[in-house]
Formats: sequence, C-alpha cells, structure tokens
Amino acid sequence: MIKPIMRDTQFLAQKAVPATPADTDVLTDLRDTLQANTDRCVGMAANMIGINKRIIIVQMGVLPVILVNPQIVRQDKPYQTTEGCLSLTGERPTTRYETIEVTYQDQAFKPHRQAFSGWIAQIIQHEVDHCEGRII
Ligand SMILES: CSCC[C@H](NC=O)C(=O)O
Repeated sequence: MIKPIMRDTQFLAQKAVPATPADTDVLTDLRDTLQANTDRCVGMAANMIGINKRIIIVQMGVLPVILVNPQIVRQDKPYQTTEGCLSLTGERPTTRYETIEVTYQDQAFKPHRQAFSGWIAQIIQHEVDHCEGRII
C-alpha cells in the first residue's frame, strides 16, 4: 500500500526497532511507496512511512532492494556532501564514507555481509541514519 511520507521530526528522531518476519507487510508498503515517489526519491526507511522498524529500501539502478536490519560494520574514506530528504525541506551538509560494509537480511530474512561504494553506499548511509533516528 502507498503510505504518506512522515514529516514529524519527533517521530523520526526515534531509533527504529529490529524487524522480524512478522513485518513482511512493511516490505510491500515500502516498495509501493518508493515506486510512487521515484521522481524525487532514491531510498526510504520504514520510519519515513510511519513504521518504526529497522528496514530500508534503496534504488539500485532500476531495482529497488530491501535491506532488513542493516548495520554498517565498516566505513572508509570520509567526504563532505549535501543531501536532501523527502521528510525535510531543502538540502543539508553531511559527512559520508566512500566505501562501507553492511550486514543485513534480505526480504527472505537470509543474512548477508556486503560492501558498497559510491552513490549506493551514500543512499544506504542516509537510510541507516534514519533507522538510528538521525536526520541529515
Ligand atoms: C543521497 S541519499 C538521499 C536519500 C533520500 N531519501 C530519504 O530518505 C532521497 O532523496 O531519496
């Protein structure tokens, strides 16, 4: 189901709780909501649609990829950039890392450990920050 984008910064400042297989509906809602916003959005965290669970979705080229319970376990080569967010107005400066390594579960809850770099890594960092209650 397509959900409205949450702009309540008090809600968004909460740390998301771990997701379980009971949260499968959230995966569908995230996919539907990202799909409805691809003109202005490349990634989303579940709390952005009002669900305080640790689930993110990231547009990887044409493919939306779900990462459940993502954790950044390594980060290298910091750089400064600016980013916007659907939950905010305007752009803000932030520090990101060129290369990261992430542990997560896929939509079947199978565990992965994977390295990402560049643009995809930047989006993942932005969305994992949402899971921590950190907004740019
Ligand atoms: C460069 S990361 C930007 C991510 C942002 N999504 C919000 O969580 C968006 O604009 O899609």
